[in-house]
Amino acid sequence: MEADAVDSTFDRSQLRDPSLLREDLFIGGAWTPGSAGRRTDVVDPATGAVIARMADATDADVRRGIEAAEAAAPAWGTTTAIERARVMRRWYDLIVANADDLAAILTAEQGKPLAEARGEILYGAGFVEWYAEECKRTYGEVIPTNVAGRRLLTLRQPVGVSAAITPWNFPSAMILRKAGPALAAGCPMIIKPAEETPLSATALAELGARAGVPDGVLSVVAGPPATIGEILTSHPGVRALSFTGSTEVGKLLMAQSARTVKKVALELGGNAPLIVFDDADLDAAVAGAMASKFRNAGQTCVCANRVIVQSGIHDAFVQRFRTAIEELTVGNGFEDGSEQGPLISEAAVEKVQRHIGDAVAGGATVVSGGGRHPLGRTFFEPTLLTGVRPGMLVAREETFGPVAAVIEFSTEDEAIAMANDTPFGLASYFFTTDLGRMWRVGEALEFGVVGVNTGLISYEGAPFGGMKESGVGREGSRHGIDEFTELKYLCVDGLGG
Ligand SMILES: NC(=O)C1=CN([C@@H]2O[C@H](COP(=O)(O)OP(=O)(O)OC[C@H]3O[C@@H](n4cnc5c(N)ncnc54)[C@H](OP(=O)(O)O)[C@@H]3O)[C@@H](O)[C@H]2O)C=CC1
Ligand SMILES: O=C(O)CCCC(=O)O
Repeated sequence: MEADAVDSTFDRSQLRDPSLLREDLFIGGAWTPGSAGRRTDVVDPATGAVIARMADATDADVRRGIEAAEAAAPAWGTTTAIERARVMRRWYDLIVANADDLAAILTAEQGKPLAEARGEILYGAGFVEWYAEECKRTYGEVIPTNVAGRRLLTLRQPVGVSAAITPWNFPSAMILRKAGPALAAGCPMIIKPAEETPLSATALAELGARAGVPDGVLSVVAGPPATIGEILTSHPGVRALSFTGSTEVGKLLMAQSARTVKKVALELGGNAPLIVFDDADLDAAVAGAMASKFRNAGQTCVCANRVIVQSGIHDAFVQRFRTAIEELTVGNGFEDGSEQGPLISEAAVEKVQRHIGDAVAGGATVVSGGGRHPLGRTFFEPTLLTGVRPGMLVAREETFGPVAAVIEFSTEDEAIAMANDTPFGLASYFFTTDLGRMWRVGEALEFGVVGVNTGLISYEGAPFGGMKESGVGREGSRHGIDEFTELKYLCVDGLGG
């Protein structure tokens, strides 16, 4: 099905508060065009229209951001948790109050349907709310002593200045998932958003300032990624780096951060298996596969990349999955009823085409879709492939697009081996109604996140992160704040007794 048109353009005057759309850098609490005056176009991927011209940071601008953060760190790190929680709560309230505008900005620069964008805003805001509460609970401990007259204590203190480098696929939530725990822990943060989607970042910074986040505690520097990454990773004043993006860039940043031994948290690529066993509830399996695979047009690191289906249920599952896929409405994210927007770029479309081409050359069948959508540009048809085999590109690499690749299997052991046969280990899913199988498979999967009978696993109160080459560290939950705290041991002697 098709939504009406691709030409419904974004117009900033439609925003209830147009002053949320900021095209400058935010450094040390001030908006600045950047010291070289250079700008990069921000383009609506649905129409190709230039919606803003974002300032580019120079080396000097990035260094100023770090210096402002260093200056702000002592005061922010020693405010009481209650004071930080109040500021964060105000930020959360402002994000929620402005959710419609933030969603419109997000759809304009990223393409996802407006309802999905609004969902992302609220999901991201959840991290701010959750960590506003959690900062009151960053407890230390008293350890039973080993020596009379000595007491052993631990404190959890802010790690210091932190940096975030974030991707275009969740331009708002990936920032808030990092800034929430960082600010809660007492750490200033310098954010480098993706080139395609800087406007969500600056809108959030504007709301942070209105909420009373002190100058220098939250800065946004957009611009040349390698240069900014090099400064953020080499500067000794930056003590923690949190990155979400490709495994390739994550490895580079990890190596660069080794020079100053920073704390690093990396959320990298995935190659999620979604296993449907013969005993699965078919409705739940199809709904879960749809939700996991086609969220954000397949452009998430937790999207099912391999749909691994047992022989006994294979044909029934494929038939129902196909029907659901063919009912998806592709269209401009601003059109009512649009369920799948454009892909982020021409390069993304080419990668999807390469994966489909390789699968078909190897014997896979295109059951549905398979090509560019009649809407043109970077719109792509929701696609279903069957007869996929594990060696094919579509099963080995993250496709990051709306392509469901179905692989058939026979036994539970075979499914587990197939699922784990990847250097990645972020999200995985399986569908079964057998309780014993739920435990066996849940424990055997080498993935940081396992969804059982569901395709949607994200929640700010749960730990999100990967094993193997999918990353290090966890975001969300009480564990997420550990990436921004140091555990200090105090050994106090001479107490007598
Ligand atoms: N885990 C996840 O959520 C994501 C995974 N991916 C995977 O990665 C593939 C490529 O996507 P892509 O957007 O290119 O991902 P990247 O890893 O290139 O981009 C993520 C972020 O890293 C920045 N970056 C790029 N190069 C450097 C560098 N040398 N030093 C510091 N920062 C850098 C980008 O900046 P800039 O935008 O300015 O280039 C962006 O802010 C996707 O197809 C997908 O498979 C992509 C996005 C998210
Ligand atoms: O693709 C990502 O990196 C983020 C996944 C979104 C989520 O948190 O569910």
